[in-house]
Amino acid sequence: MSQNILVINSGSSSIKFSLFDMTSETEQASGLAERLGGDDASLTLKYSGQKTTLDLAQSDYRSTLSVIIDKLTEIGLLETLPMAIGHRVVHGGEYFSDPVVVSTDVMDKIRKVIPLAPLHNPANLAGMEAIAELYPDIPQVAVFDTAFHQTLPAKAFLYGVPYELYEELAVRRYGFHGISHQYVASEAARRLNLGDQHGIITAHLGNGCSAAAVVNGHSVDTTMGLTPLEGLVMGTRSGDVDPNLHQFLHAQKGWDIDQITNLLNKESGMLGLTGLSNDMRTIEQAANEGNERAQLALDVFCFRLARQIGALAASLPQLDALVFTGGIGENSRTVRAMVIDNLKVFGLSLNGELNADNGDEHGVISGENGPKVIVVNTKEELMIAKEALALV
Ligand SMILES: Nc1ncnc2c1ncn2[C@@H]1O[C@H](COP(=O)(O)OP(=O)(O)O)[C@@H](O)[C@H]1O
Ligand SMILES: CC(=O)OP(=O)(O)O
Ligand SMILES: [Mg+2]
Repeated sequence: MSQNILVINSGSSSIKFSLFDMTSETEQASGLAERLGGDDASLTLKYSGQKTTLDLAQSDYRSTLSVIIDKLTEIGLLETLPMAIGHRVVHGGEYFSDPVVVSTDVMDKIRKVIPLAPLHNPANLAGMEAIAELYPDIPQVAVFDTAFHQTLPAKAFLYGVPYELYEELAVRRYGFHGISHQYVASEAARRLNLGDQHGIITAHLGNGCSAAAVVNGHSVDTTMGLTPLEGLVMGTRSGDVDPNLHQFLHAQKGWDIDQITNLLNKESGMLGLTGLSNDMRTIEQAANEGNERAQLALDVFCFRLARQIGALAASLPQLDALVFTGGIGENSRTVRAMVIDNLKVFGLSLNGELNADNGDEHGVISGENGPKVIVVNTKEELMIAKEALALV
């Protein structure tokens, strides 16, 4: 039987996928369909050292998944069908603290929490439905971004609002990027020989950004909340703002809830601050060329992250290590240096040479004394494949 597992990571306007051969845990193909729903949607496919891009004439979810499957078939990778399909599901509410095999009951629960992740969960469900129709016999497994954070104590997950809102509507902090935080924390503990008793802070910095406090392998606090908007400044998301901002903008500008929600999710963060881009590479380049707004945005991004790391430290018995991961955390020496520069109070420091060395095999980048700082490449897709393998 095939030991192949297809992993699907559906975003609000993109589908990322990876096909793994789990006998050797190697990625046979991967790809990204982006700008879905628009008229310039495209699909990039990578396999055996090649990279091809094609335009997608029909860019709805189902057609895109069919194209992905056709392409994988065309290059001979689906001659034996995958033994399972793993999905990253962003919001599992309070229903899921572990991965599960997808059933109608599981899909109903994912549907129930759509109001908490209106951009992400419908896409996750559409993916499951499309696969169930195309391949009714292949088991599907859902792996939740929220699951790892289900160990948060009540003092960390409750908001200071009437308790009835938690009882009636499950208004609380959930946290996201759990697959990544869990993996990089365990990798850091292993590589640094931290033993069973340890305190780690993980910073996942991609398009969405969040940080987490992890004690002995369990998440005890994290920066994202009810939705993936809370916490750090991100590519297009504001992160924390005064909750009265809604009222203020409504009164001053006449904007309604939907407009303000859109502003905070899609037009804020680094894009809003720079007026230029949400892409950290573009922003760093502009700052290097003297663009002051780009430099200011970098200052805000790094200071706010450092400030949140300070807050997360309140949950740790001791700080053994700080982990950087995600596209920015793994690649931006500038961001890492600026963040650590704001954290001297914890005794954190960098070895400039190690920080500047952006080789593929990342590792410890800290100076001689104080807590370790380590860069770990995240492997969300492989982790999803492993969970799927374990369940089928
Ligand atoms: N060499 C680099 N220097 C700075 N930022 C980088 C570099 N490479 C990638 N990034 C940034 O990583 C971010 C994307 O992170 P990624 O983890 O791939 O995103 P996603 O959340 O979509 O998975 C972008 O802001 C991108 O600019
Ligand atoms: C939950 C979340 O923010 O996901 P992403 O980083 O993929 O947008
Ligand atoms: Mg990523």
